[in-house]
Amino acid sequence: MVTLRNVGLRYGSGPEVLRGLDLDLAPGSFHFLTGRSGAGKSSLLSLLHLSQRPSRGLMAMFGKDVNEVPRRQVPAMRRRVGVVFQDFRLLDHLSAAENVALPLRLAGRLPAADIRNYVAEMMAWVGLTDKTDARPPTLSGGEKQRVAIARAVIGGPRLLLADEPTGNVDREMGERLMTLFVKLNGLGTTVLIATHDPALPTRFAYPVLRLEDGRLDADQPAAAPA
Ligand SMILES: Nc1ncnc2c1ncn2[C@@H]1O[C@H](COP(=O)(O)OP(=O)(O)OP(=O)(O)O)[C@@H](O)[C@H]1O
Repeated sequence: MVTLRNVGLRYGSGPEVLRGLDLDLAPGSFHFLTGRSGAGKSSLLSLLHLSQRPSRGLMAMFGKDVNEVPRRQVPAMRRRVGVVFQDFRLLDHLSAAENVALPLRLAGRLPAADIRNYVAEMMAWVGLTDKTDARPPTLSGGEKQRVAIARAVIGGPRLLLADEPTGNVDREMGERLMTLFVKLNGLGTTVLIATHDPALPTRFAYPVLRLEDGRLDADQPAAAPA
């Protein structure tokens, strides 16, 4: 699904923020990504979301070397990736439900009535049925986060990247959102979750990738998920 070999990333002419990363994410795998603030977690996710290209090394996704993918094909590749950004990146002029519906609208494969049903189901799952028509600026941080998560998962992405997806919600909602990721993973989606929360890898026994000063250090895979 994802292969990195000796990948480095620098912003402009700055220092390398990711250095010599080797990583394999097998199809259907589930990993946590941890590391101190500034270690490079968001930068690694931005590489995997094709928002940045490696400054060096080899990066392959979905069996293709990303350096050889023409720019015009990047949006189609990106549509297979669901992403929850740390700063949510919702569209403020659309309602919560319209934000969630976006990936299905862009894919253009489903009739409007089906999209409405899926969106309603997803809004209920993340506990936001009463916020369907609300615009993002009127939502709390945790509510925005849940809209962002619903939008990331609704299209059944092949790869889900989530940056601190439980950072703004209480423990109970955090568990519920994790259950959503686990279910999605059960349907075949490869999942990578960046988190500061030490409780998550303890509660959900998936392997942990640790970033330290731009370098990756993988724990032994856990025996079995919770
Ligand atoms: N757009 C950018 N331009 C220049 N430097 C950047 C940019 N984005 C991140 N960096 C730098 O890259 C390094 C890694 O940042 P990154 O956001 O990837 O870390 P992180 O592990 O996600 O941190 P946090 O847990 O605080 O979100 C930091 O030194 C940061 O200052």
